[in-house]
Amino acid sequence: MATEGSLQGFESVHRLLSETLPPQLFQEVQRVLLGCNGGKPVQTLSLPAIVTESAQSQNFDVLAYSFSAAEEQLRKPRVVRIGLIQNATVLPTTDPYERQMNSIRERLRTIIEAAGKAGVNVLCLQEAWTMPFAFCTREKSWCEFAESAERGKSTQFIQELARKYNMVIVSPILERDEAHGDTLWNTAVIIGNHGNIIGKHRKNHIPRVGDFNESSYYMEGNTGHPVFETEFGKIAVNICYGRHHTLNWQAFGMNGAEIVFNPSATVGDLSEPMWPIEARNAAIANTYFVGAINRVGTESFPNAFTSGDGKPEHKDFGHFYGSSYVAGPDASCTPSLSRCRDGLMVADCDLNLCQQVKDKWGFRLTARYELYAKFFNEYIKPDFKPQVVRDAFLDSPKENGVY
Ligand SMILES: NC(=O)NCCC(=O)O
Repeated sequence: MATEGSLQGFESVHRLLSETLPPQLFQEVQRVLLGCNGGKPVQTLSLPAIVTESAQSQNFDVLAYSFSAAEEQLRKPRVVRIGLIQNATVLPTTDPYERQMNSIRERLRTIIEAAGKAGVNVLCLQEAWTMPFAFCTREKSWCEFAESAERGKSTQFIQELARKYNMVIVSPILERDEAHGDTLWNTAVIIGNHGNIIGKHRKNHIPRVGDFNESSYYMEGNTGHPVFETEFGKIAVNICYGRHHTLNWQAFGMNGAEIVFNPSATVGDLSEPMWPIEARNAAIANTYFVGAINRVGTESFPNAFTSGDGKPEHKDFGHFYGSSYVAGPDASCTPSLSRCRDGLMVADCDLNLCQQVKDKWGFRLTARYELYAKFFNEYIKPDFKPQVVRDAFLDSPKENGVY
């Protein structure tokens, strides 16, 4: 029997292939699909039994991998253990809001505790983890889920766990900005490993596609492309739809990010073919690690809605397909978490790999920033003319000797 969101009973494409292909063929397919790190597939990592037992008894998927780098003479390895959590909401969207929020927090406590026990140094949760992704509805009652980034209950909850496990935690929430007239933002709060707030980043690109009616709630962020320097490395957050914008990824890299998280909420019909490519390509193009996280499950809302696309009214977005993964700067990649269950991905990333790949491929060296700076400067002018060289044959084929 297929569980909702599974591929006829398989939790991911990788698991489908590994369980159905002959082992040797699977090795070849894996090499082509997921690349190599130091000449081998990204290696699996063993986790303490307490973590795997918790995953089993609490029904969440857990995967763990290790990205290595070549040994260097002048620098020690700089291994950071990162974690990604994907999860479904717990209660129906018709339940009282406080109960919904508390139930999500309690579910997250279990998985965050597992990440802590797995020794994760930097953990990222999914986009708007505190609530159902109600932005399809355009109804304003869901704004009640918004909280202060600095003082909200969700921030306090995460601060306690960050302190307990000496873990930096990226907490993406719906923010209510009390200092600016109670406006809303889609914000990632960066909680330091001492429970302190290091800073926050607001989503730069807001979707206006399909049922993603988020622009009814908040506007494009005003925090630029901050990189947060933590005890465990320089991290940044590219929130969901920002992953379609290559310059957004690039700016985080130019500010020095070594790991960029991409907390997301996206559905199969819309984006699944893009999912395994975009974050992975960003890791390659910008020579950093990327952790891509997507929520799981189908969330149904009390009132039907439409999105001006001619589709009949409906009550849900469709299936959020999970499939969170980590991609390395050397084009290697982990298999993804389940399409249908909550999950924790753990990955050891030797940050020395970033500089090694920069030295090898020279993407920064060859980037020609001045060429593009000039081009963009022209492009934004109202009288910009696209640089198109038209084949003269198209206008006067006879004159040019062709009939
Ligand atoms: N949350 C969000 O920005 N989703 C947009 C859909 C997508 O980018 O796949």
